[in-house]
Amino acid sequence: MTLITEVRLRRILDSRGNPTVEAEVSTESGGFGRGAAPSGASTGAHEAVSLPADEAIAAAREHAVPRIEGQVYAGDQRSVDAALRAADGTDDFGTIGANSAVAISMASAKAAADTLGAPLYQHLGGAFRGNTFPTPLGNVVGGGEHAKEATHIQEFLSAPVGAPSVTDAVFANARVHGAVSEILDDRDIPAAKGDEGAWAPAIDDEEAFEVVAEATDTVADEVGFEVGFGLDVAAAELYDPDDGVYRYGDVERTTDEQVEYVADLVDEYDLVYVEDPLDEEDFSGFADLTAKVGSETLVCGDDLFVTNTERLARGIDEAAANAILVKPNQIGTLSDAFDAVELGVENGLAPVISHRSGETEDTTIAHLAVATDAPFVKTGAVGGERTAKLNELIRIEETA
Ligand SMILES: O=C(O)[C@@H](CO)OP(=O)(O)O
Ligand SMILES: [Mg+2]
Repeated sequence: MTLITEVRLRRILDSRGNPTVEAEVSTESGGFGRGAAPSGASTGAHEAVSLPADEAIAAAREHAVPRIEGQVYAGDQRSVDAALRAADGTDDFGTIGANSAVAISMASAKAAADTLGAPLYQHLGGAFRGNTFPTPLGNVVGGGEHAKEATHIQEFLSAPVGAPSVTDAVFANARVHGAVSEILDDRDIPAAKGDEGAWAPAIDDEEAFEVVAEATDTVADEVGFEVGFGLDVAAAELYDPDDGVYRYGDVERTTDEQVEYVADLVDEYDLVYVEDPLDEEDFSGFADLTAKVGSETLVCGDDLFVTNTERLARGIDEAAANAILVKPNQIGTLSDAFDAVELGVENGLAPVISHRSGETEDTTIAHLAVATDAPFVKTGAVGGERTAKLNELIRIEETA
């Protein structure tokens, strides 16, 4: 193993044009790794804290860097991440910021892989990983917090579950994105793109279902394998806790009606995946829906679990979901993200590795998905910060 000799931090741009934290880690034996923090727009209330980039950098330089440089071995990821936690001293990275923490954590892992001369997925997952690949969930239509005046449901996700390879799946999702554009064009519906590159037309959710179902059917016929779709409802953004209702514009749904509504959508459209169908505090609403449709589809907790093993343990006790979204920046380190994957898998939950709406060219999550044998990865369909990860999956598949 090789000692970390230097940690450098700087502000770079994310895909929304906001400043974010980039870390570079060098090791004694000449290894080098670079990592950058993404950022959410529809963040969960229980996520680790992201500080403004300059504050996060200043705090990490003061508290964390001296505990790592010359002190910790790059290949010993648990020690790197423990040093970050000890330097921070809070449960939610309130001192150095989860953005500084995750950037350093990812950069250290890459420096270790570089030192070993191994691909990151192999360093993280072991010598025998690289034989199974995740199905990419590609955001093709969206609204919510990612685009104003568009759909209430945040993400309509193309899911090429029948693809023979990750490469075929990546191209199928891009093709669905293109087919959506053609269908919108035929209907004379103009559409800009939201934060993740999905089309953000000013249509109601019902019409979006029609458009996405038509696009996935068309592409399935073209490519000759099954292309389904799923959703990220991001229901916490629709829920009004004072009135106890979900608001879709003028339409209001009680919790029971929301459960029925989503269960009906699963049946009608054969949805393969439903993320955050209920509010982030509603473990029992999640459990009701999972009891109804959990044998047909994945019910995934994002804002519900925030990649946090304590919240996941509660979800497991209450049978709240059968999948967990894993976003390293929600919890702050790769070790914590791995713990969430492992606890989920031990208890029969499918891990889904995910990007954020604000992203960079960092490709760590592509490697994390292969390293953890995750059945799905959610990282968009088009756009440079999204294709950075998708193209990395193509490269990994070719060389693994
Ligand atoms: O809700 C989500 O799953 C994510 C990513 O798609 O969005 P954000 O990063 O804005 O939380
Ligand atoms: Mg989500």
